[in-house]
Amino acid sequence: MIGLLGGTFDPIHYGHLRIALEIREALDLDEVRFLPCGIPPHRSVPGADAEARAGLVERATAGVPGFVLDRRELTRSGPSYTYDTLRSLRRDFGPELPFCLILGADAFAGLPAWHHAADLLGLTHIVVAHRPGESTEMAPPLAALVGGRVTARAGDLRAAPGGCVMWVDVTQLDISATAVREQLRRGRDPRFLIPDAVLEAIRTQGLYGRTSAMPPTDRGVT
Ligand SMILES: Nc1ncnc2c1ncn2[C@@H]1O[C@H](COP(=O)(O)OP(=O)(O)OP(=O)(O)O)[C@@H](O)[C@H]1O
Ligand SMILES: O=C(O)c1ccc[n+]([C@@H]2O[C@H](COP(=O)([O-])O)[C@@H](O)[C@H]2O)c1
Repeated sequence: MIGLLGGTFDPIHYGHLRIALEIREALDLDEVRFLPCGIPPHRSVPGADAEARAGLVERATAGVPGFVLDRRELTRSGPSYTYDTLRSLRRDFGPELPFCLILGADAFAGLPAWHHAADLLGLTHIVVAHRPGESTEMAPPLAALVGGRVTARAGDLRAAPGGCVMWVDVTQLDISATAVREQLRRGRDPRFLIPDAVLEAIRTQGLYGRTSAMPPTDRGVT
């Protein structure tokens, strides 16, 4: 069983990495594939180009057991619809392997507006990263889309290639790529929100604005 974490990753941060790790452990996933999107379907143009964002994901995931960078959305033309990605993954992995599409609560809430939304559960399970104690109540369009598919048993995910929705409790770090970009733009130091290797690459490539004004990451105590 494999996990799929798509995102704009503009840039990737510890919020993404933490949910990937915790869901991998909770569901005993063989791997989590990180899928940076080429052209995000439902949002404005990212601050960094697709290759640069994928390069940051590569640095963040390097050497982490079970974390895999999957570049298939980068080379496709048009918006990076998840439906197309799932069909492409099915061609590579076959019809039987259970897929777990990992979504944050905000992405899950927007699911009814996705391309071919009604067909997604025919290709994958959906695992929602859930902040313990937070409501799992769904707005009517979302409930209509996934109602009756919700399970609390990981065994149900293993038993079929797709079709279930499961909430998994994770440590949700209050980090967003927007906030990281804003810190960089203002010349602030976003260390401890993103891996050092990612920050280093951002600085080297001059991504996201005033990065040259930032202190070096290896600055010692003075
Ligand atoms: N801190 C976080 N904790 C849990 N899930 C997250 C967190 N940040 C993002 N996600 C989830 O990771 C996936 C990819 O998110 P995305 O690349 O858009 O990052 P983001 O931080 O939300 O970006 P932005 O601030 O630019 O909107 C989405 O499913 C999103 O819900
Ligand atoms: O397929 C769609 O219509 C669709 C609409 C919105 C978002 N997505 C996917 O959801 C993931 C998270 O999106 P985002 O905008 O939060 O980075 C990313 O992989 C997107 O490609 C997909």
